[in-house]
Amino acid sequence: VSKIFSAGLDITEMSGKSNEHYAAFWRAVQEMWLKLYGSNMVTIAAINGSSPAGGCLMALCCDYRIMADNPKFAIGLNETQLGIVAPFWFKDTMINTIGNRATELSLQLGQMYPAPEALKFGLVDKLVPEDKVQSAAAAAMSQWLSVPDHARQLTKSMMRKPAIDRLVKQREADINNFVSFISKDSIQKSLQIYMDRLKQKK
Ligand SMILES: CCCCCCC/C=C/C(=O)SCCNC(=O)CCNC(=O)[C@H](O)C(C)(C)COP(=O)(O)OP(=O)(O)OC[C@H]1O[C@@H](n2cnc3c(N)ncnc32)[C@H](O)[C@@H]1OP(=O)(O)O
Repeated sequence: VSKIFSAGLDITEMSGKSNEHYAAFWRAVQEMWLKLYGSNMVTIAAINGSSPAGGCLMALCCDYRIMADNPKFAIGLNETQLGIVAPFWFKDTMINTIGNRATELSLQLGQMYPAPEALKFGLVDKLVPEDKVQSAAAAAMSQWLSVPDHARQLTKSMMRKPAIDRLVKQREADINNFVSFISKDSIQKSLQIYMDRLKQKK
């Protein structure tokens, strides 16, 4: 039985809908990223299964990532495999975690990394046995919370603010870009083929 941390964005929200729907959907995705990546709280991802695309993004928004040590679980920004393109703020989040070259490889190929490889790439910070993910996350949380809060928060903001400001400045343009991209017939076709393939795998 496969285990999933997050299956990413709901593909059905990006297929066969109106442009108004796509715009509202994308605004909500932006909002999620702005809140999570910009949070001044300590955030630890306890990754207990696979985590493609939007799921990987959520994990990358956290301060620290602990993943179950199971090579069947994979994580990555696999958008190109769906025929879609990770937007610049997905890319920035990944660059801030694993660097430019690893991000370029990862994004162009739409790579999903099995847990041991994800650790090697720095996409996750630690692997632990499956039944220890929650307790390891709680231990990491205690360590992070032991740092004086104001100093940790200012440091976090210093590291992340440029990426956040970039999206804030271009929010409407990013929504328009998403709507015009996702509503193209060719992109709708790619998503449909991907969903059909998922169903055939059963
Ligand atoms: C400028 C343009 C910018 C565009 C940017 C867009 C950014 C997009 C980000 C995303 O997150 S796209 C979504 C990426 N997600 C995936 O690729 C995951 C696809 N799913 C899988 O690989 C597998 O389903 C799974 C998550 C590993 C689970 O596998 P399992 O074998 O346990 O279950 P399945 O039988 O495959 O799935 C059950 C059921 O769920 C449906 N489903 C799975 N994932 C999604 C999804 N992301 N959205 C909607 N529906 C999904 C799947 O089709 C099955 O449906 P039914 O057949 O039961 O109806």
